[in-house]
Amino acid sequence: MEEKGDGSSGLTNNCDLPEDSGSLKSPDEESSENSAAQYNGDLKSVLVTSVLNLEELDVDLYRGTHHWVPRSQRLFGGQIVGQALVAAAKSVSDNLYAHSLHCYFVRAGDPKVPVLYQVDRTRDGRSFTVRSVKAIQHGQPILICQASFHKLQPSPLQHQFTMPVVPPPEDLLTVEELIHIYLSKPDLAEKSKQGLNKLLANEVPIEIKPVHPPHFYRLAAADPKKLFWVRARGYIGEGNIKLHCCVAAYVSDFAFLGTALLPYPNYRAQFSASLDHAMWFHNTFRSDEWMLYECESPWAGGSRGLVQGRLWRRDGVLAASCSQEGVLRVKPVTEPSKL
Ligand SMILES: CC(C)(COP(=O)(O)OP(=O)(O)OC[C@H]1O[C@@H](n2cnc3c(N)ncnc32)[C@H](O)[C@@H]1OP(=O)(O)O)[C@@H](O)C(=O)NCCC(=O)NCCSC(=O)CCCC(=O)O
Repeated sequence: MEEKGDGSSGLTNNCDLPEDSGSLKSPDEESSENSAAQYNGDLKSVLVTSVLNLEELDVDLYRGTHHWVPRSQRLFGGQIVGQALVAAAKSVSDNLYAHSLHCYFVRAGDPKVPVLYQVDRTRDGRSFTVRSVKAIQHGQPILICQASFHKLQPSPLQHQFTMPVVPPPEDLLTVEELIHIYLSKPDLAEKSKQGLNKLLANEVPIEIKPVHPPHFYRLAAADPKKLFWVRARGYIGEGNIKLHCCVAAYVSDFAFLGTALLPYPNYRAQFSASLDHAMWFHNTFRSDEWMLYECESPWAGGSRGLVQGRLWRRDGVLAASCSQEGVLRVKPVTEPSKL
């Protein structure tokens, strides 16, 4: 997401955007969530029913529309990547699964018009199949993406890092719950209140529970690392592995680049936008079930920052890895703390 110096950008650098949650939920209520029974079949994930449900215009040509548009008023990168992967996946056979994608965001997406996705069937090999997708608006590419698909091929070579030990999602608060707590502080400045209420009004189709709750107006420098539980809102269900990869592509860009800003509480992002996004899918997973997103930034410099992430299934299996570089132009914070 692009950040402009509007006085509230600290809200999104360090934490994660919520949608209006209404009332707070108990851990017991939380633990029974995401069962088809609880949703009575009508609370389907809007990510799947709307954002990733592309309209077919012609052979290998699709149109995607938007659900949530960030405050920056440029399209959310995760949406464009997720839709590009949906378009690519439509042209490969059912026994092939996305194992990686590599994208460049070459122009800001315009939220006022839909996006066209043009798929080029670059190669169909015996084991691997490659697709190139161009996302187009106003006749020009906004994203170029290569996605590669692979047949399931078992191997005795198997290893992965170990998932960090963190509290389970049932023991943590959602971003909305945290915002309600901040809003209840009696000495909160009016400007801060407005910023927090704006965040609550967002209709982001994913849910987030930070492991280390963020300071919305942060004061202390922190290591460029963050951990949060994340899942698509609503029910998607088992089955379509390809679809869960597309949802994960959407989710993985969320609050990712902000990791690089954590060591710099005295600077605010004046302009930030992701330049590229890469993903590798390792194992099957359900994107409507809690996954731990472990994000870190090994480097920042020259007005850019690099972030890397791992998406863990809650049973400790590494589901996917992600990588992104973004442009980060900052200015010193001059205002005193609002809390
Ligand atoms: C990255 C750019 C902007 C690069 O294009 P460009 O023509 O080279 O543009 P630019 O020269 O960088 O200008 C952009 C802007 O930066 C300004 N600028 C330029 N140089 C400086 C400087 N030294 N100091 C301060 N400001 C500078 C320019 O004046 C431009 O500002 P402006 O847009 O005119 O207000 C472009 O390719 C682009 O817009 N690509 C698309 C990026 C994108 O939309 N990514 C996906 C959305 S970001 C996202 O979704 C991440 C969400 C993360 C989260 O939620 O945490």
